[in-house]
Amino acid sequence: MFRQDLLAGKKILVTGGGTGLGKSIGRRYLELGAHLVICGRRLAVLDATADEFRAELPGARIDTLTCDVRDAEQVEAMMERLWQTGPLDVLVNNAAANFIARTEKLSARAVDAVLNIVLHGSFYCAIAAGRRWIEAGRPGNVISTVSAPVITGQAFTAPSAAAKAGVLAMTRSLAVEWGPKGIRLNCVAPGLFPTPGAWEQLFPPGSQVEAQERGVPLRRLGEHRELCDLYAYLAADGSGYMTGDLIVMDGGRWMQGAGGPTFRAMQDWNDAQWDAMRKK
Ligand SMILES: CCCCCCCCC/C=C/C(=O)SCCNC(=O)CCNC(=O)[C@H](O)C(C)(C)COP(=O)(O)OP(=O)(O)OC[C@H]1O[C@@H](n2cnc3c(N)ncnc32)[C@H](O)[C@@H]1OP(=O)(O)O
Ligand SMILES: NC(=O)C1=CN([C@@H]2O[C@H](COP(=O)(O)OP(=O)(O)OC[C@H]3O[C@@H](n4cnc5c(N)ncnc54)[C@H](OP(=O)(O)O)[C@@H]3O)[C@@H](O)[C@H]2O)C=CC1
Repeated sequence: MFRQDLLAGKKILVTGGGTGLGKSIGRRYLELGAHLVICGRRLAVLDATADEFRAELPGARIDTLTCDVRDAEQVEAMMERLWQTGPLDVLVNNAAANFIARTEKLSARAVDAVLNIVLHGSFYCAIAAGRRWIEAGRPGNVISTVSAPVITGQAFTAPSAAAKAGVLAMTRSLAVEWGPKGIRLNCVAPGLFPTPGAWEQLFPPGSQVEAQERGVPLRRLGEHRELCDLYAYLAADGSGYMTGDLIVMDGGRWMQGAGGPTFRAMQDWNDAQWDAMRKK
């Protein structure tokens, strides 16, 4: 889909890049020639991912840094170390946490666990990178992973929905504030892209009323490579006029509720059912 050197010369940090979608995105960035930096709380996970990438892609340039994004001092220290080997070009705010629970049962610590990682962590990373870009007079690019509940809200995952909505508001605020300085920011809302992390946290046995594909108008789950190419486009200079946007890639899932259950059943009607309806 892209030239093999699309991201050559770009240094890109993917937070939470040791697992799941962050890992897939990082691999795509390496394939396209980027210098990749991944961070997370578990060094062993990061190093195992880096070793896997080096074996798959000889010559790949990848660094690992431990950082708990909830801690602004750790974020500062990470950015300082990262900048020592050259400035960052793209920040991907991908690290997140989520679990399903009845909201009235949540403790304050449970609310904070999600808000601190998703909202505060994304803020700390954006500010630490943005300040350095502004001081150096360099352009910058922030891509933040949110989710469709930023539009709709989502029952039983209220802290995640609220935190991601906050990340979208941060993105749009800073797109205006930092636009004149050449810094752009966008959000991506993926739909159902299976990862062990998300599926363990969100879809325990017995939680689904139907096959997950049936809730998606395109009738299938997303493939990581489809999402990764969107992140490649957003990281590339060719998307340089895009800022403050929210791009949903979910096979139409978030709009499924429109029209309610009646219209939803009609998606699977055959000709005979449509004909019978006209004859009534
Ligand atoms: C797919 C897309 C479709 C599309 C639409 C769906 C959109 C989904 C979008 C988002 C998807 C994702 O983010 S998927 C990413 C999933 N990956 C992750 O979550 C990985 C990171 N997660 C974690 O590290 C942990 O799960 C998490 C608990 C959040 C943080 O760990 P910590 O060690 O910091 O915290 P702990 O000390 O264990 O717990 C902190 C408090 O939270 C409480 N707590 C922990 N789990 C709890 C639970 N299940 N129910 C209630 N409360 C809970 C504890 O009891 C503590 O409160 P006290 O008892 O009071 O002390
Ligand atoms: N999979 C899907 O279908 C969807 C995913 N998303 C979003 O995609 C992103 C990736 O999710 P996914 O890959 O599925 O799940 P994962 O659980 O695999 O990814 C979460 C990553 O975040 C890291 N992380 C968590 N807390 C912290 C922290 N405090 N500091 C630094 N890193 C942290 C984890 O590493 P470690 O534990 O080592 O710190 C892990 O690598 C998230 O933003 C999620 O909300 C959105 C919609 C759908």
